[in-house]
Amino acid sequence: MPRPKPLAPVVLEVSGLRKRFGTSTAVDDVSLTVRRGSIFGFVGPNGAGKTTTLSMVTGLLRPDAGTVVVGGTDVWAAPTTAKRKIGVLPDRMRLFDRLTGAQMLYYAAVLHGLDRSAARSRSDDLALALGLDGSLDRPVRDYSVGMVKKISLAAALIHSPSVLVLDEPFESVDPVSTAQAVDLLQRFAAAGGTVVLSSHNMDLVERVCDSVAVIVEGRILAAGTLDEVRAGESLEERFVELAGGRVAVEGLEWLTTFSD
Ligand SMILES: Nc1ncnc2c1ncn2[C@@H]1O[C@H](COP(=O)(O)OP(=O)(O)OP(=O)(O)O)[C@@H](O)[C@H]1O
Repeated sequence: MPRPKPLAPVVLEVSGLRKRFGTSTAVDDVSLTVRRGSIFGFVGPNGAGKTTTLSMVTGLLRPDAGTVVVGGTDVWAAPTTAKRKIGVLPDRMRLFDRLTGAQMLYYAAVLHGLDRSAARSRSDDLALALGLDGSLDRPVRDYSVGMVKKISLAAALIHSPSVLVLDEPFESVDPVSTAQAVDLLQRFAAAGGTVVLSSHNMDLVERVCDSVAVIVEGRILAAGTLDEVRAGESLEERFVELAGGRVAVEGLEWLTTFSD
């Protein structure tokens, strides 16, 4: 388990974020503090508000209230400066999927001001690290779901931002590629980079993250170091408790009657 960084400077400060969609509140007064060198896990049940929060953190969705400060820059007051510091893997990204993997990485690099040769060599490095070498010349629309995640992760990393915000980076990614991606994130954090990631994989969060926040129905119910949040239990047990426990499954007898 990675060690928390209690004395490291704060690089991401989220205060009082709120977002409503129509009459329902998706994110309700969310505040988070993430320190330099940390790998911070953001967990919660389906529909809890993770994607909505991370979209507001990265400047993709305007909050109704609250502030987000990345590396001393207010994301919503100075979005251009802030976005240079952030690498984003959104949950449901619309990709220019007629491009090949190589072209996608090239454009991600050039849009962030890298020159042609840095773009090429970084693309090759990332493709190798994430097991995409051999696939870079294929159009992204022909990629599998896991491959799309990996090329999107590579695109988030290519400009070496100081803060990475990754929405479910390991979903549909095979175990070998996940291990390689984790390795990459750990190297990034050890060198002083900061990672915020959401995941439904509690074992992985326990292995990789030093700090965690649990969001349920738009509110943070627990946040702190991994040990503080799991409070002597496994993260999964704690998560289930905070999320309101398991609901006993009743009815559904028809499910075992088999129509054939
Ligand atoms: N554009 C939108 N319009 C209306 N409601 C939305 C919109 N985006 C999200 N919501 C609602 O906000 C709530 C939070 O959704 P969000 O996608 O942030 O959850 P999540 O924690 O990321 O869920 P999951 O784990 O299933 O990905 C949900 O009730 C969802 O239906």
